[in-house]
Amino acid sequence: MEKKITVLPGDGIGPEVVTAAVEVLGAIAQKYDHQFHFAYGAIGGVAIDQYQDPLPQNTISLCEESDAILLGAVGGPKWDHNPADLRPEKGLLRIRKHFDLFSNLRPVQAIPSMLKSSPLKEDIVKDVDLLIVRELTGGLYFGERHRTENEALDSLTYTREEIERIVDNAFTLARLRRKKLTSVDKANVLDTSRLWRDIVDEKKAQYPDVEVEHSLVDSTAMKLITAPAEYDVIVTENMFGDILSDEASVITGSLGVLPSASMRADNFGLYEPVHGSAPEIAGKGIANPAATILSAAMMLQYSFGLLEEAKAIEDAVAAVYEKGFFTGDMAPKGVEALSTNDWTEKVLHEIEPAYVKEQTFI
Ligand SMILES: NC(=O)C1=CN([C@@H]2O[C@H](COP(=O)(O)OP(=O)(O)OC[C@H]3O[C@@H](n4cnc5c(N)ncnc54)[C@H](O)[C@@H]3O)[C@@H](O)[C@H]2O)C=CC1
Ligand SMILES: CC(C)CC(=O)C(=O)O
Ligand SMILES: [Mg+2]
Repeated sequence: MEKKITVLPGDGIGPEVVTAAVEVLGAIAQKYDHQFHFAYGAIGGVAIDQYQDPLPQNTISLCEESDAILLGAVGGPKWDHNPADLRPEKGLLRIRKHFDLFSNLRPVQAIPSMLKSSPLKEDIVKDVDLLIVRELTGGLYFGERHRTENEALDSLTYTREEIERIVDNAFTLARLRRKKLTSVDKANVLDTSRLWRDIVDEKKAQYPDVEVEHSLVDSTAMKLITAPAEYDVIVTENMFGDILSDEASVITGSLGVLPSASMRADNFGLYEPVHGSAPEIAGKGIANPAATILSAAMMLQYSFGLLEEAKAIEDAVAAVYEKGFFTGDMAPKGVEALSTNDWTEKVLHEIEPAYVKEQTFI
């Protein structure tokens, strides 16, 4: 198979973790005889510095010509006081909107060898296998805004169409899994949530084989930590999904292992870790690349239909953890932490021992 992948490393640890994921895709290409062509573009803070725009037109054009996008992360203190439209995060929001990437899939699985990295008790996390389906192009992050010296407004709007398509998507995914859907909202307060809840109830009849429950976001935040194994698919709006998915990283022990896929209806997708640019560890070579490597596996699965290859990456990551190799964010007490580079080498070796690296690690 021949595919074009646009790579947007971004800021902070973005370039470090993306380099690792590109190497892993290189190893997969070699092992399974595929051709992946990588084109690099600027987004976020680096794009502001170079083009005075967090999402320049040449980056959009590159992405439009490609089959999928791999992204690191954006943001950092250097740009924190920029005006709203010149903030790195604006580039990320704009690319999601431009490509209509309305469905953000964030799986959370407890790999047995990771259990000791979780601060939660082993019997709470051991059977966790859940999928957060987060609406990604509506809600608060895209609402009308306004700011003066003494007043600020962020508005939360959802249309029926926006809710229907993400709810349909979540029901369909639940059908392919354990057939349980938890719709998370704040319907005791918000009208957008009441509309959301009504639409989930209307849709139920089309998916009679799926068990549905409604859950308020505040108590869901608690249950996600006390009983995470009870969840299968969680569907929720943009900001609630953003917050709950970072919270879910406590289950696996680090944000550094949670991948995500941001999908359009035709399976074009942008693949990125759940985490941000972690500026305090950037440039030290210690970031955990697992989340971005597993996001690349999601790319193979969801955009290219390469299921065996995706599984080869997931198995390699699990095997490296099983053998007791960890980066600093995950290493149990007394276990020496590996660098980003050395940990990635272990994954490459699991996939294809004969693979010769193409890139110089950053
Ligand atoms: N998708 C994106 O590009 C996102 C960007 N951001 C931006 O990132 C910057 C930092 O935000 P934070 O709130 O600190 O969130 P963050 O996700 O960057 O970091 C949170 C914590 O997790 C650790 N961490 C994250 N990824 C890691 C990895 N791969 N390996 C080891 N440790 C890791 C960090 O060191 C930090 O302690 C901000 O500018 C923020 O706007 C935040 C979230 C998402
Ligand atoms: C720009 C933010 C919404 C990024 C973020 O935190 C996320 O998508 O998880
Ligand atoms: Mg987030």
